Amino acid sequence: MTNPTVENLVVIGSGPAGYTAAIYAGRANLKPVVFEGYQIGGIPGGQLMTTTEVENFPGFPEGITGPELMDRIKAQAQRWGAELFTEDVISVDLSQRPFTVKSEDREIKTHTIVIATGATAKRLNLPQEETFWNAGISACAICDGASPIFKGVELAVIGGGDTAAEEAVYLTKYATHVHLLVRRDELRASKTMQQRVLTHPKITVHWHTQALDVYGNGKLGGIKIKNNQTGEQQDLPVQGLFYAIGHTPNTQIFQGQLELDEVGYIVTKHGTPETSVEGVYAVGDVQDHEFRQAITAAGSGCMGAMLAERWLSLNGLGEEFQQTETPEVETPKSTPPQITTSENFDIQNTRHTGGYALRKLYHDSDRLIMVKYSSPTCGPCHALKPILDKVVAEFEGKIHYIEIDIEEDPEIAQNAGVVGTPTVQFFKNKDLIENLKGVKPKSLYRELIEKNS
Ligand SMILES: Cc1cc2nc3c(=O)[nH]c(=O)nc-3n(C[C@H](O)[C@H](O)[C@H](O)COP(=O)(O)OP(=O)(O)OC[C@H]3O[C@@H](n4cnc5c(N)ncnc54)[C@H](O)[C@@H]3O)c2cc1C
Repeated sequence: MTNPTVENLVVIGSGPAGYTAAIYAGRANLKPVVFEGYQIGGIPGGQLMTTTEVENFPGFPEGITGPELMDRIKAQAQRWGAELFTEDVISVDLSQRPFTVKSEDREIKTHTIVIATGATAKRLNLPQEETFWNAGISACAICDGASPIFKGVELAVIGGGDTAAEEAVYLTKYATHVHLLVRRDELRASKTMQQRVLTHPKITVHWHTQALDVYGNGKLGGIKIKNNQTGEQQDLPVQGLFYAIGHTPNTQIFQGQLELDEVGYIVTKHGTPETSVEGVYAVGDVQDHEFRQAITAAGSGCMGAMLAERWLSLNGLGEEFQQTETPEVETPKSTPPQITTSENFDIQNTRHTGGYALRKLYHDSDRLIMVKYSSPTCGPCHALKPILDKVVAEFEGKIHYIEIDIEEDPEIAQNAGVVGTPTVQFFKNKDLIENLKGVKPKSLYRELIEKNS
């Protein structure tokens, strides 16, 4: 689809930086278009969707969960008229004005761009890593830690920074013991986090240690580790491994178009979000390898939007959109869904919640059954929910859709072989026909339903 009009501002990314840029541009009547991202550079809402408590974002003295904070910032951007597309940008052309921004579904011309594509968790690429990826190895303890396969067993975390320390402590809720593998002889985590790790009775820190490979038979059985100083190698038997080894900036689509540093971060003029191309601003973690915080990302998002507004005005290009009324926004809800029981079960309903419905429908349904397994602290599950809600609405009365909280129904998750959240399974006539781990493109869920219902 090609839109012939030229937008004032396109924001790429929906972490604290992107949504804040959208709030400021919206309040300046610029009606920004936001590509929230979907999969290639992280999920809508960004990195904070993979954490539990955020305790240092100003304005929340009791703390707030990452997903709830992002819901609120997003709602504020929508309130000021930002137009959101839950799509990945697949290419940009910054060589000609107006600039071109493309996703799989649309192509947009724009006078200015704020890039807020953040950063993605790194992987080690161990020889057997792919075999156990999402089946014993994960890059997000907060998302997957509650899965049955990680409960009551020994786990390992690799990394030495705040994320590694936070994840190691978090996993002690589920594991019998957590091993933290650190390459050096010190942690880079904050002093408070170091203290919590080093004094925790359920955490052992292995200094000077690196992973060589993973092994197992069907499921993860352990890690081959090596002491960097002595060269000694040994097997560390663990049933789960979590990577917390840093991030790579999401700048692949800007290569050759903007100045990047040797690691791939966008180079900005000192103290400002200005990039090597006038009218293009980089904000948040995509240009910041030093502070990398939600508040600094939000702060630079604000700067990016203000500079874009100034540039439009200096060049006589900005078109103002007066907002006549405040649009309706989805206010963040935290009410738990109603569990389907024998009293309220109705086979005609499309949507159901909990193990009772799954057992019943598995035997009695003649429709395609779609089951979403999630856990309360899993940000990607939170990001997937509105997307699946929309898809399910398109097939009302044609499928059965069941939401399972794996903390509420651990047995169901275990029997279904769920090893991480979110997982979406499709059943037809009691046969499992598809098992999708993580957040997939909307079109894939649609196609699977159309093909099988
Ligand atoms: C586990 C964890 C815990 C943390 N806890 C805290 C904390 O307590 N306090 C704190 O201040 N900070 C915390 N941080 C750091 C904080 O999350 C980041 O600094 C912040 O999210 C950076 O925001 P951002 O907007 O720059 O990018 P991100 O949050 O990384 O968001 C990037 C966005 O860009 C989108 N995107 C990427 N590529 C594309 C594309 N091609 N097209 C469209 N969209 C794209 C992604 O989908 C995503 O929405 C934590 C980070 C982690 C990983």
